[in-house]
Amino acid sequence: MGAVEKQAPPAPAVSRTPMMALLGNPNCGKTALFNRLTGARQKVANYAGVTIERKEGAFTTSGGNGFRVLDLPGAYSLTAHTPDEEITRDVVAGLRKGEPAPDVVVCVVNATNLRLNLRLVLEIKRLGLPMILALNMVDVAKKRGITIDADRLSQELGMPVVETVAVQAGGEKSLLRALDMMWPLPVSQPHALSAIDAVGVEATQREVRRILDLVVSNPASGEDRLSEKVDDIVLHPVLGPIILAVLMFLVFQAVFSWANVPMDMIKAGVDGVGELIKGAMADGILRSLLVEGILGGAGSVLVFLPQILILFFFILVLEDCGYLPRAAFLLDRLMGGVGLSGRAFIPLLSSFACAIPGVMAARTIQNPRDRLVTIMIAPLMTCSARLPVYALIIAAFIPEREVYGFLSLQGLVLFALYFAGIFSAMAVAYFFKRALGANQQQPLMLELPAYHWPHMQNLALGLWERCKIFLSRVGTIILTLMILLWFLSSFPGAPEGATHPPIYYSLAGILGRGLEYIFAPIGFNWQICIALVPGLAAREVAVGALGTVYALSQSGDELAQSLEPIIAASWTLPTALSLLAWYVFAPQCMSTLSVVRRETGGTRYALLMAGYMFALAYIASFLTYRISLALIGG
Ligand SMILES: Nc1nc2c(ncn2[C@@H]2O[C@H](COP(=O)(O)OP(=O)(O)OP(=O)(O)O)[C@@H](O)[C@H]2O)c(=O)[nH]1
Ligand SMILES: [Mg+2]
Repeated sequence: MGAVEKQAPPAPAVSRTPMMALLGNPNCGKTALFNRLTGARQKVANYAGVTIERKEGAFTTSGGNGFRVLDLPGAYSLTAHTPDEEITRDVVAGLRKGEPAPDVVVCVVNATNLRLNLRLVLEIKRLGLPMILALNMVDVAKKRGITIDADRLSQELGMPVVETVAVQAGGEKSLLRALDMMWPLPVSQPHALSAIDAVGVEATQREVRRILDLVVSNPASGEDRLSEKVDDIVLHPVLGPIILAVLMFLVFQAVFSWANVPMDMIKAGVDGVGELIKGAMADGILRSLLVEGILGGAGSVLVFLPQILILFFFILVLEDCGYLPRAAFLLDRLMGGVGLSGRAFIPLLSSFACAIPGVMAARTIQNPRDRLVTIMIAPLMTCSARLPVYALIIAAFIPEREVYGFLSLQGLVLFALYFAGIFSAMAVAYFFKRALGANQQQPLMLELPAYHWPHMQNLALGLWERCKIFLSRVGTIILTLMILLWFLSSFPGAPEGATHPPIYYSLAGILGRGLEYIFAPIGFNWQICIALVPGLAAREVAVGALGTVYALSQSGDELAQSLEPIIAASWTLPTALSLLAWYVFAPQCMSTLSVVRRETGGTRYALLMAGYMFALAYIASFLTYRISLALIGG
């Protein structure tokens, strides 16, 4: 036969750019490390379950070796319980179609809580992939006097162990060096997942304890003492809810009282540009497009940037310091009462920014029914796109008065609107749980992270992100729709001997007057009806649309006025209240509905959502309009 004996060649090295996966328990700093390595700006926050999808980036080590890197959702174990944990498990085990397993796994652990974190490390190790342990948050550990013998840990685990501080410049250096030492990475395949289950939980725990005894020395019970002291007050059954309520109050007060100066500046800027254009151009179509269409539309939305930033400043501070999971803890009773799991808190909280990340964050919920109900009510949480609508109407109709000498009435009304959203979400959840059949309430298994001071850099980046999102909406979708609306509102022109402003006879005017038949019973005039239609694409577009519609309805000198005094003069209070009620409930956002469709795997629930929200909106507006009409007159 002449078979030739060949020597086994050395394990071949990975030839393409190797993939490194960041893995670890929730809230241990994977995303912070990912951002530090790649310069990306993924969302980082001090609670578990922030990352819900895989995110890819790339970086080069100091030794010049290129890596691709994956940020993954946090997991407590590789036996996945929730859709986001499944993503993590499938990625590391190489079970995702078209995606090979990572070439190296960096397991990130919270150095102040090795006891909880090591179990996952041991599980991942059984996959047999090249692995590095990143002891993250060593800065906090050192402050608390916890010492970890990294060399010994490395010996015990049989893998390189590096210390990292993901929130400090240079805090990733040791990891980069360790990656260079591993170069070139050998080609490797993960063992089957069954290798993990083969070892019992008991045995793993015993191993964790053994290693901990060898490498960690804790100061005598000094663990988390400050956090515990703060929690004694913040989680106190009586004081806790009071503190939460006071905090929320202050936030909404600030949204109105701090924003005046910057809002006036933006308003003055927009008006100034308008005057400039009017001075420089003769009256005509182009001037109308620029002044009434673009400035009147997009400019009237831009004014609300300061209020959005103030709101997010508070949310980001509370998020980064670790207060938010405490709020979840305090609200758990309330949520449990309507049959929601405590896990629903974070998706619902995200929905205050925008329902889309909220709906996606529902992936962290284990029970499919709970998840569905959480998705269904997420859009009832007041998203930031509603803020311009609320703020406009409040500023126009609610007097700038103090209640009890220190609370602004406008802030109180805004608080009430947010509360109305939360309250109705709870009511709808209760209803859905009944309809779907109740299941056992699951206790809230929420890890309370240690408090820390907000990182200024995190805060600044977070605000910058919000600013960019808002400005790009104004510059893209809002601007486009405003131009389109201006066309529809300007053509065809007014007929001979017209008694109304030309917009009344335009295409948009005809549409608005048609819709008025449906909306007159809830107090909307045809101008509002016009604004509702483009407002379906994104809520704050309605404000811009009102800006354009009213700019085109005015004549001569009135044109220079901003939207707020115009609507104050032309709407009745019942109409204003009715529109506020409409915006609490109406599903005025196509993108949310399409994400719901994607996340629930079909149009059914998206349609159900649109249906129930429109119905609620109409009923709420009808009642608001009729009752306030009866009480205060038109
Ligand atoms: N002091 C300190 N804080 C850190 C460090 N790494 C992360 N943090 C903070 O820890 C919190 C959690 O960080 P993330 O990066 O969001 O954690 P994650 O592991 O991605 O969390 P999930 O996506 O929820 O699984 C944030 O508030 C970070 O600012 C560190 O090394 N030192
Ligand atoms: Mg993350």
